[in-house]
Amino acid sequence: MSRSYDLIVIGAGMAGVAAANMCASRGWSVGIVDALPYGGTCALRGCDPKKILRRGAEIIDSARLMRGKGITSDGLAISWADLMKHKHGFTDPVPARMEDTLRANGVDTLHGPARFTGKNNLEIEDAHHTARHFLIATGARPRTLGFPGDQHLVDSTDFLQLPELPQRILFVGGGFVSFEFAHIAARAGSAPTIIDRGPRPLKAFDPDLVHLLIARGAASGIELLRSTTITSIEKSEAGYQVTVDRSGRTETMVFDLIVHGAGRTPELTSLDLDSAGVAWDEHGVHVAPHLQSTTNPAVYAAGDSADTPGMPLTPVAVIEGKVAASNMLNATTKAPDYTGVPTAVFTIPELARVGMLEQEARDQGIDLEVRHHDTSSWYSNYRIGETTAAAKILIDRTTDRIVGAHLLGPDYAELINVLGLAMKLDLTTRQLKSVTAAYPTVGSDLGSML
Ligand SMILES: Cc1cc2nc3c(=O)[nH]c(=O)nc-3n(C[C@H](O)[C@H](O)[C@H](O)COP(=O)(O)OP(=O)(O)OC[C@H]3O[C@@H](n4cnc5c(N)ncnc54)[C@H](O)[C@@H]3O)c2cc1C
Ligand SMILES: NC(=O)c1ccc[n+]([C@@H]2O[C@H](COP(=O)([O-])OP(=O)(O)OC[C@H]3O[C@@H](n4cnc5c(N)ncnc54)[C@H](O)[C@@H]3O)[C@@H](O)[C@H]2O)c1
Repeated sequence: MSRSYDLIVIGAGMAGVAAANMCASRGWSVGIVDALPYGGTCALRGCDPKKILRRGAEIIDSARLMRGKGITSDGLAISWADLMKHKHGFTDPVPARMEDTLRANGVDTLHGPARFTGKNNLEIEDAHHTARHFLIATGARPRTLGFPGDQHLVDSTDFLQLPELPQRILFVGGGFVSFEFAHIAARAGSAPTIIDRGPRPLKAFDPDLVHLLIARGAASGIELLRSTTITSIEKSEAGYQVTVDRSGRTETMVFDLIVHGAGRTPELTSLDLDSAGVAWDEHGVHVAPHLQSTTNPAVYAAGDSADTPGMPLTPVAVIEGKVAASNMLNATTKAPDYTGVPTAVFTIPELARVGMLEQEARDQGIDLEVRHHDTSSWYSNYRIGETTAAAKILIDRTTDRIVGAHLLGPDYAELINVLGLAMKLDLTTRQLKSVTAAYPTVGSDLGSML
């Protein structure tokens, strides 16, 4: 059946669903389509299932930290199959629940791969729809690495579905995916290795804190090889034989599983964007700051598939989905405000950031005061036996405002939200320090960090 809509959203992930619900609530006729079950990457193949698996790893690690301090952790282990069942208990109901909510809000839920056939025309399987507006919210996929044997790589989606965890695991790429998964795998009894092509992994994070995290990971059994690029994989009797270029030398190693953690690229190739006159490249759909296509005014883009200053993260996808919807509804040109959007790598302990890196702040000529503390001996960390924790808060001396904050420690991904809030509301550090936290909580460490 073919229909004419005010808006068709392509992609039922965080960005798409936020926009579809908002436009339907204002009386627009809205269709949303996905080629996969509804929910997108975050709920089904990313943030949420990943952090459920991490819970098992947290418990193992917490018990180990308390060895000799009243806890006997011998024999404590993760049952991977049971942990997976726990994960499915959350992920399995998501698609039906999400579709039910959309339909209850008046949104038509469509299925199948979507493809443009004109500036206002979209084909979904055999149905041809037209719309006044489109939102491209198709997310991202692992980028093609293109070396001999790359078909043997599994991606993050495969990893989160593994029926069992093998012993020798190689993670290709020293970014979010590899670090988070390696920290889970190490506590589940595997021996993970991460390779990164550059000298510095986790480049989006504070180098001093990354250095501490790498040492903590090494103590938990995670090997990191820097300046190492994978060049081929061959299947052999002993496992997958991996050849790497390590600072100019060729080396081979054998693994049971090789996981792609070497970056993601917008999912746009199957959309036939040229038929709609939509400009795009490997960074995403080309959009103006208010998220409208630079070449087809009927089209907007949001989330991982849009080329915007926002990082490819869930909160950014939600902000952009809502801003795109608001601009379509009201014919406005408001740009998203990314101020104070934090990010965290859910390693153990977790590494978090909001605002600028120290080097970025120095490059901008900000009169910077760096409040840098080793917090490993502070009460909150002593209590749980954590040995690695630090905070680095960057303050503009002339305004007393936080321009960046970097934290490594247990529960610090919660604490970074408070620093993000302070940045968003333009609070001075003096105002932030005037807030009283319940004691003893991790939040009550914030005053001393400042
Ligand atoms: C392993 C992993 C862990 C992550 N963890 C975190 C985290 O802890 N915190 C965080 O903030 N971010 C995390 N992210 C990033 C986060 O998941 C993404 O930034 C976010 O989900 C992007 O949302 P989106 O709406 O732009 O796209 P998506 O959620 O990816 O949704 C896009 C949808 O479009 C559909 N689609 C694509 N092409 C078509 C087509 N042609 N026709 C129809 N449908 C189509 C897809 O099937 C998909 O459902 C993680 C990512 C991964 C991979
Ligand atoms: N906690 C979170 O918020 C979270 C978790 C997972 C993923 N994500 C999102 O997903 C995106 C993709 O994550 P990712 O970890 O795949 O990518 P990433 O961009 O975080 O890291 C990729 C790393 O791989 C390295 N690399 C690239 N090609 C390589 C090669 N051939 N050999 C060796 N190293 C190579 C890069 O130098 C880089 O350090 C992230 O940018 C992030 O936005 C977020």
